[in-house]
Amino acid sequence: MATSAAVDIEAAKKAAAERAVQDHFDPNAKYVGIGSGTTIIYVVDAIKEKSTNPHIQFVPTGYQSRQVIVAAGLTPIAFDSLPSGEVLEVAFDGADEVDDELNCIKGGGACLFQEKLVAEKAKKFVCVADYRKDQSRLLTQWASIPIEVAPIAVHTVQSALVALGSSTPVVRNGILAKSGPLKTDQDFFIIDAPFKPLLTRADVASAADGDLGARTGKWGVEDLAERIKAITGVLEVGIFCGRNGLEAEAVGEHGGQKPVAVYFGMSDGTVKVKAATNA
Ligand SMILES: O=C[C@H](O)[C@H](O)[C@H](O)COP(=O)(O)O
Repeated sequence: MATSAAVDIEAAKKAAAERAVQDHFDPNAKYVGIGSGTTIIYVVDAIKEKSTNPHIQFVPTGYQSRQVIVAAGLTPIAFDSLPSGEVLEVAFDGADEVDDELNCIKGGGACLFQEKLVAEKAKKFVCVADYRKDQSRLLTQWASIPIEVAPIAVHTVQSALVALGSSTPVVRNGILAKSGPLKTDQDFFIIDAPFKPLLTRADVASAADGDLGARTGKWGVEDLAERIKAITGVLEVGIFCGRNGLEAEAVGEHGGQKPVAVYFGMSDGTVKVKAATNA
């Protein structure tokens, strides 16, 4: 039987999903991105509730996400079938942890690579989560950064992560009958790499000597994401940072991976919104 805390968490996810859809889903949209995880199921339910438009096509971020779209009776379209030049009106997704600058950790469910592709293709990326994910710094409650890695490179990537200061980067195992490492939708492995809590841009900017990272052994979010991505064998890193879609659009580009808003369902039934100033 589900405990009352577990029931509260599900209610929180649902409340956040309903608010996010109310605020950001346009029933006249052509293309909408749908992320992965447990919270996105409530987003799809809320979209289904609100939309009678059979022409919207939903872009999944992997196998599970596509199943959720199909089960709801909505129409999926593969990311690589999107007509050239088309962008997504909005993409919704879950998050494992979100800081005060809307940087996110994602990949707790092993789906970060396609999630990042879809987020970057959207005018607006919107995240939905429960109150446990709302922290001022990344790696406060969430223990490690998920990193998608080519199986052949797993040991060299682990060594490179240790050199960057990760204490014990581990290859994530499958939890089902088949033993051995978990495989992603790309047939890659996931390494979960713990680091000390990450510094926001504001932390880095406010360091008097400009050398906060070296003194504290802590990395800035963007610096660490860049260093990990540069390791040969890394397909993608589960830190979503940099600019958001609206900031990219303002300079005539696409490619923001940070959400414009994150909706957190709280334990008291309310919904807290952390939004970018340009949202
Ligand atoms: O790999 C999984 C994704 O990044 C999920 O969106 C993330 O882990 C949040 O999942 P949930 O909604 O189940 O907390």
